[in-house]
Amino acid sequence: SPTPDDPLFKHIDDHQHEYIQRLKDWVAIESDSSDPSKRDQVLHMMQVTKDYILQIGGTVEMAELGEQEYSSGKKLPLPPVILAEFGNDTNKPTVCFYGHMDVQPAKKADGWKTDPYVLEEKDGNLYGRGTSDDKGQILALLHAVESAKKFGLPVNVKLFIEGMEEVGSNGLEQLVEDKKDTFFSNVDYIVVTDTPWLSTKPGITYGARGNCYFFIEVEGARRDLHSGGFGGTVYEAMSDLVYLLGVLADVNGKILIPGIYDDVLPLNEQEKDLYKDLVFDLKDLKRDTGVNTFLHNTKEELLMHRWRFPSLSIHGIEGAFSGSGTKTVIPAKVIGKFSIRQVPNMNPSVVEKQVSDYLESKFAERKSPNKMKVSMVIGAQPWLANMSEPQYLAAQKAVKRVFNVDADMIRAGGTIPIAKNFEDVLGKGVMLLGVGGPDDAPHGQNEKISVYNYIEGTKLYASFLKELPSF
Ligand SMILES: NCC(=O)N[C@@H](Cc1c[nH]cn1)C(=O)O
Ligand SMILES: [Zn+2]
Ligand SMILES: [Zn+2]
Repeated sequence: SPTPDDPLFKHIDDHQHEYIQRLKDWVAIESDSSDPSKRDQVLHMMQVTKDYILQIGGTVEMAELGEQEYSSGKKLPLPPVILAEFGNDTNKPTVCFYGHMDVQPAKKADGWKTDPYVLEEKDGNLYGRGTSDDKGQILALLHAVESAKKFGLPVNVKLFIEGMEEVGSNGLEQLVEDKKDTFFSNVDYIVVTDTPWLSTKPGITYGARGNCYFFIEVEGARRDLHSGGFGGTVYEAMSDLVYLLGVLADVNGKILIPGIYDDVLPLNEQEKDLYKDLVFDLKDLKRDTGVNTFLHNTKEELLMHRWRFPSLSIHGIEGAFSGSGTKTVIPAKVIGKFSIRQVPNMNPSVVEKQVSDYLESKFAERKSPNKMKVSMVIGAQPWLANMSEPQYLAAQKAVKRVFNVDADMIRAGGTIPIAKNFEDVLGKGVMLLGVGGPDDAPHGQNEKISVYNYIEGTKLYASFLKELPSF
């Protein structure tokens, strides 16, 4: 750190073992929002977060969101959203931070080297589900607030923390609307603490892709059938589904759905310039992922296809045999899952119609008697900000102060479903200021955050709070 004598930074360094222990305790809570059997863990996680915010001197309201209804008719409680506040001095600016306490699914059997819910420290890294996305980043922020408070908070801080981000932020847009004239009325800036840097150099994020997530359900029989008894005699649901999944994109990743690229914001020279100085090495990405050949060969092309062009990914098939071994079965009903990351100026409802029309026409062409249904289960909008707003300038100054480098100005290939709603509903500037590393493997096996990012990231948030009033 270039300013080791700063008492605020010293306080953070002195407490790092406690910060790591708290991350360990929080990672142990299996707050997987996609698994109905773990919903009580998500609720528990929200309570633990609330208790810690109270402990460090915040006030907290838990906003209830009601119930989540599944297509089967089953209902589950939605986790409440944390609305917290530190200070309400009308002479100070107010910044509201947003993040989430739920995580993506993880099982040791997926190929983790260690139990995903037991934090392991190894070679300067902290491994475990949620260490980077997003428990570690939220904790870096909370520790920054707790530390900065000791030296006098120069801004009012609000927190808006949810438990359903990983499945599309159910009910959150309505809550933002409901709280527009109360909780959000004095908020000047929204900062999302959930995004990785592009390299080891800190990044400030001014855009994120949206996501439209689809299910294709194909049903052929009332029960799974013996492939000896029925193979060659029935139209197989799985064959229909594999065919439909196969006509979505070509081998080069080009999406084959008519009209899908029509609304993509054209690229101009000024935008191309933004990529020139970014530090990003394809060799590092190859080493990290084990992928030898990417779809694009230059830094600019690869990043543009991560950030500013749409992409289609196939995620899985529910109901299909996926175990090891050789089950000779014809699955009766299968659900294919894929999503399209969207970019400005694409619109989820237009994408929904394009996808449904295309799949229905392809299925009709095939003349299968099976039943096929397409549904869009998440429709999150893309978001792009004006990076000359004050919160960006304060974040740049904070990066310079903690790391003594100029921040990379970057975009995210992933999605923060609520980002565009914050901007549309509240009319406030949004920024993503994350402390995740480029190789943290969020959503994947062996997710981690480095101790360096976790602790220096805490200093980054604390410095940002200090810098914000000057802009
Ligand atoms: N850390 C952000 C993140 O991972 N967000 C999810 C949100 C999402 C989008 N569609 C379903 N969930 C992401 O996958 O980008
Ligand atoms: Zn996240
Ligand atoms: Zn995530």
